[in-house]
Amino acid sequence: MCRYFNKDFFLKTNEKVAYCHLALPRGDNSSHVIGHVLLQKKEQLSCQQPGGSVPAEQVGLGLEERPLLLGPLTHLSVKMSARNPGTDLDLEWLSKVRVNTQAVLNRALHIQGLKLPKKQWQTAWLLKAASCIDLTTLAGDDTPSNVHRLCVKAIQPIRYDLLRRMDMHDKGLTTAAVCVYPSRVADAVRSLKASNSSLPVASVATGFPAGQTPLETRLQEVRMAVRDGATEIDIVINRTLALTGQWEVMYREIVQFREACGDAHMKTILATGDLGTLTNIYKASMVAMMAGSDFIKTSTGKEAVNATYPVAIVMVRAIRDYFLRTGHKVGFKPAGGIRTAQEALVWLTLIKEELGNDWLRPHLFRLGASSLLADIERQVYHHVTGQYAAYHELPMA
Ligand SMILES: O=C[C@H](O)COP(=O)(O)O
Repeated sequence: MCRYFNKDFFLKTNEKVAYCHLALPRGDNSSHVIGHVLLQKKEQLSCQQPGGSVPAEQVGLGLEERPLLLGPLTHLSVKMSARNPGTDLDLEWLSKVRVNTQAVLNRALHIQGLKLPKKQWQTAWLLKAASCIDLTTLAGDDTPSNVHRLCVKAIQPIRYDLLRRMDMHDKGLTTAAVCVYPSRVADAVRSLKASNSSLPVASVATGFPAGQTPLETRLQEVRMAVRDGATEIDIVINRTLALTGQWEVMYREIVQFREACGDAHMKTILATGDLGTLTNIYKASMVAMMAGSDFIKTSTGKEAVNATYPVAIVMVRAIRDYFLRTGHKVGFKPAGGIRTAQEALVWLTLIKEELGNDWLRPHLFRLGASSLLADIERQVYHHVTGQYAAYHELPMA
């Protein structure tokens, strides 16, 4: 019957119930919802399906007091959504864009003020956040050995014994990808292969972080990263073009990057901290999607201002508008300066509120972060043991 149990613990938060989907996988990475399970207490487990009820055990749901921590978190984690084919550049659409700054700021404040899940519900959300992380190292002193350490951590993001105490040890929890500089792609691919892991390797490219190298050099960088085994490419836009309103040139560059990516998925970094206005951010988001980006990403982590909630509101509204107009779902990746578990919860809330549960999957949502996982693991440790971990108790990436 059910090939897997696709648990959705986002539908009801802060309530002592969890509402889950029973889903059958389709060939194209999506799933077909065939019924729902409402989890309350173990005595009250019930399952409604079109055509009748079945005992919860038959759908692989154990009678377990911690229902929120059940279910594979990562069946989708190493898959990407269908590619965004892009569209022609619609300059008329761009010319009409006006962003109401005050409304965006109000919305961002509202989202930040929403109640966040507590206790085991919070832990479930944090495991979800971990499964959406592009675990990143982008430092001048990166070496094969620290990239190897990053890969090991990405494969086992939370200590095994902690997962075991939540019955999550056999659910295949990993981060969504590792993210490195182009020169380190081969190291990451080698490390993951040695561990028999199919975790994707993402590479930044196109003159990261400034994007100020000649176009041919930037294209060559993409091709080399793909050749070395990167299956996701995080390109940076040429901010000069955005700041001077050269949207057509920017569109053409991104189209070329997309071609150079081949089968690799392309995430486009807007470096929003450099773009000056929210209107520019909306326009750059739209041009990037029209040019065929599979994700749009806020920042490189190297700008003075990186991922912020108001910027995210503008970008996810552009994603929503693009989806309504074209039917293509583009992913969103906030990145840069995201360090705490609390922030991760706010990011998940923002996505849930603005784009809905469909986007709360690694194939449409990533958190680009180098140190966030450490805090998430620390909070999980606290949930499981009641104590805070000393530094040496949690292996770092
Ligand atoms: O793409 C990811 C970012 O560069 C990571 O930034 P971070 O080191 O501030 O977490």
